[in-house]
Amino acid sequence: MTVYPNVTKPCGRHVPNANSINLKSARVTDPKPILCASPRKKLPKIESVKDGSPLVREARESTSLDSMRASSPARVRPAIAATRAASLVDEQNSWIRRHPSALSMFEQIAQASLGKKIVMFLDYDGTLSPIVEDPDQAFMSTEMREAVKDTARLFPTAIVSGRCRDKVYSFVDLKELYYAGSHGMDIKGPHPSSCSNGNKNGESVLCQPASEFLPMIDQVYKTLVEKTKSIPGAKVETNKFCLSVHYRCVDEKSWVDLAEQVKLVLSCYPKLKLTYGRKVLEIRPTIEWDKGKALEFLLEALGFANSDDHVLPIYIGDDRTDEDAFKVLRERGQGFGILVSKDPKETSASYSLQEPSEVMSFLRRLVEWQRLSRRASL
Ligand SMILES: O=P(O)(O)OC[C@H]1O[C@H](O[C@H]2O[C@H](CO)[C@@H](O)[C@H](O)[C@H]2O)[C@H](O)[C@@H](O)[C@@H]1O
Repeated sequence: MTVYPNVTKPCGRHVPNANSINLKSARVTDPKPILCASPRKKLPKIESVKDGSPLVREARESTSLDSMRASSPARVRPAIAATRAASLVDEQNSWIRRHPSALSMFEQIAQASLGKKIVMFLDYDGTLSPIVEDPDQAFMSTEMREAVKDTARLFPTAIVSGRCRDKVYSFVDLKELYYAGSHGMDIKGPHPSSCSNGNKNGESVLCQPASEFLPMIDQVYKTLVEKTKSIPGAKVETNKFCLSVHYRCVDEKSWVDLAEQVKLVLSCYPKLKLTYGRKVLEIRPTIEWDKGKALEFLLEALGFANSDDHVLPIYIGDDRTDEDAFKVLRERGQGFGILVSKDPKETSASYSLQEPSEVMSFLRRLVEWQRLSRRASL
């Protein structure tokens, strides 16, 4: 019985058993869309949707808009700006007390890692690279690459991204890392010969729990490109096992129309779901797999299956999709989640960093601290 496609032995350790990490729900038997409407047929205009009465449409629009706006701070009108400013400062202070800066708490984090193996998980966009208008131009700096490279020399390090694995690899360009693309649905380890942190003798890791969705994702990609081409600024990006529909460059007046087009296409694919990221609508298979599951898979692949193992996972990310990983760390009572954000946000992370430049400072400090403590113990 094939339970789990493409899982091979992990680097230097035991084989992670797909069943033991609850992959049963990741099995998909029917990758085809159900026949509610042929995705190739011309879809009805939004006005002709069955429940398109003004009230229903208004409720639907506000839901889409609220979710779409939630990825950017709301505008404040001048008349209420002063009162709002005061309460925003209060809110900010109270949030930072609950999620202190990982830089100001560095000593505590370093102390907690004593006698443990740090495993580093890094999101890409908004964490290692600044958010920019064109997703194809989201490059990380040479200094950041150096900081990540130094980190990976000392600790097993994984990039966990919503992007296609090949794409994020082309941006990061470090062969010694683990890469989990498509929100963790496409995991590959470094070739054993390039592991500089103790994983030299095994085989490489590979995990693709959504491979049966590929034909469906491809079909939906083509349909969405067609359906959104009349909305200026909209951009559909394929991330192999999932899709992104970007609206960062779309006039706000057209956001609802764009969301409706996407939802209409998805109504024919109940095995796909829609989630919201930073000015992006994300389309993903409904399997129970996310960045949190990817983190658990990688910990197991590295030989740290149990929460009482001597491991300290640190996960740094800026997006809602990173919350799944923060939650896993909280539930395991292990390691720390660090949210990259300037604004207070609902989060399961323990600490915060304001922006990618602070992520770089944190990584550098960790590397420096580890080198000093290794030298001191010689
Ligand atoms: O998990 P991540 O590595 O954070 O990837 C999430 C999405 O990141 C990219 O989009 C985001 O960054 C773009 C470039 O800065 C920006 O233009 C866009 O508005 C952001 O949502 C990527 O393009 C998406 O495919 C990823 O899903």
